[in-house]
Amino acid sequence: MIELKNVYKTFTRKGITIDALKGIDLKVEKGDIFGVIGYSGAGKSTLIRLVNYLERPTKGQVLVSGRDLGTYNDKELRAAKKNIGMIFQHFNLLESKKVFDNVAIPLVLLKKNKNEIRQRVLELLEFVGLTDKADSYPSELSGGQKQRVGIARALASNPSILLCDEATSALDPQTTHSILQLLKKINAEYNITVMIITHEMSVIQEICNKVAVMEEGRIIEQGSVLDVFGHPKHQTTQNFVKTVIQNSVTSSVQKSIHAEHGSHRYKLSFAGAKASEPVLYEMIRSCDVKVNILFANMTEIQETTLGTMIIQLSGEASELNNALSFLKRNGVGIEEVESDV
Ligand SMILES: Nc1ncnc2c1ncn2[C@@H]1O[C@H](COP(=O)(O)OP(=O)(O)OP(=O)(O)O)[C@@H](O)[C@H]1O
Repeated sequence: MIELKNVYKTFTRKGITIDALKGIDLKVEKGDIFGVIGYSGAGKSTLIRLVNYLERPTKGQVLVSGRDLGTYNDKELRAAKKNIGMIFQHFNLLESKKVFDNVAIPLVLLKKNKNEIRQRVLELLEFVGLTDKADSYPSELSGGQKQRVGIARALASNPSILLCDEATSALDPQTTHSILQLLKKINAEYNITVMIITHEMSVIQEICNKVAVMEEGRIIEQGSVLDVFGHPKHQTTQNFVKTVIQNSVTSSVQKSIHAEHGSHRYKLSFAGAKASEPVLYEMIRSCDVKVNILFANMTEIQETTLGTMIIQLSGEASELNNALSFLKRNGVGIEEVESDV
């Protein structure tokens, strides 16, 4: 649906060159809710603006529905843009126009007749839950309501892709939740592919099925949300995951537990059904090892339970090996960790 192939974007301002994107490869499949996360300056906005044809790559290809945007003429580009809606952090509504007229803008530009416009706008306002606000001005709305207007406007031309540029960053947690649920509904009911850029891992956790992590113009890690949350490899990804999943031993536990001679600490991860099976109990029954659970946590991601546990194991080397083999055979992810985690 959306594919970036070895994409570079360089800006030159006052003789200074900024390499905003440095060789991006990314594939968003139809029906995905694809999240791109990164700290400020990582290149997220530049990336999403390439998909919307607001920027052109310096090198590489951006393909939407199998076609390289670089090959479009002006007329084709206008048609292609109609297929891509976008919402923004600060909503970008016209303050002097009523809610109805804000939502109608894309339809007016497409030269639809008045009846068609009226019908479609009312349908969209109902979908986003703002039927009673049609005659209000943006200044009379809350942030969440403004974003709903932005969403209705983005959907007006029946796009198959919706791009969300930090769409919930200006909203409180409760309103963020309701907007994310609305995006989920849009994805499910209208089969619209959604691409979200954010610096909040909680947004990715709540609605995305895939995620790419960006740093300094590169994608450092990408995959299914379950995989990336379950086994974050890069330090930056681990830092993002830590913001939503507590997966380290608290300092009070740390102080009270002393590493016994010959003991090792492991981070175990269980996904799906494994999270509810008594794997640890079975391991203790079949191997002569002493187990001390230092930390345990369960999180729900993509309707799958992800369990994390940090244990201290002690015993003879051969028994430790047996215990680890047993866990691996039972589908448990194992990573040895330092004693001071
Ligand atoms: N039009 C531009 N001209 C010059 N430099 C730019 C332009 N747009 C972006 N940049 C630079 O490209 C780099 C990436 O910026 P970008 O806005 O894509 O990052 P970001 O991850 O979206 O950050 P933020 O979350 O702060 O918006 C930054 O160093 C930025 O200063």
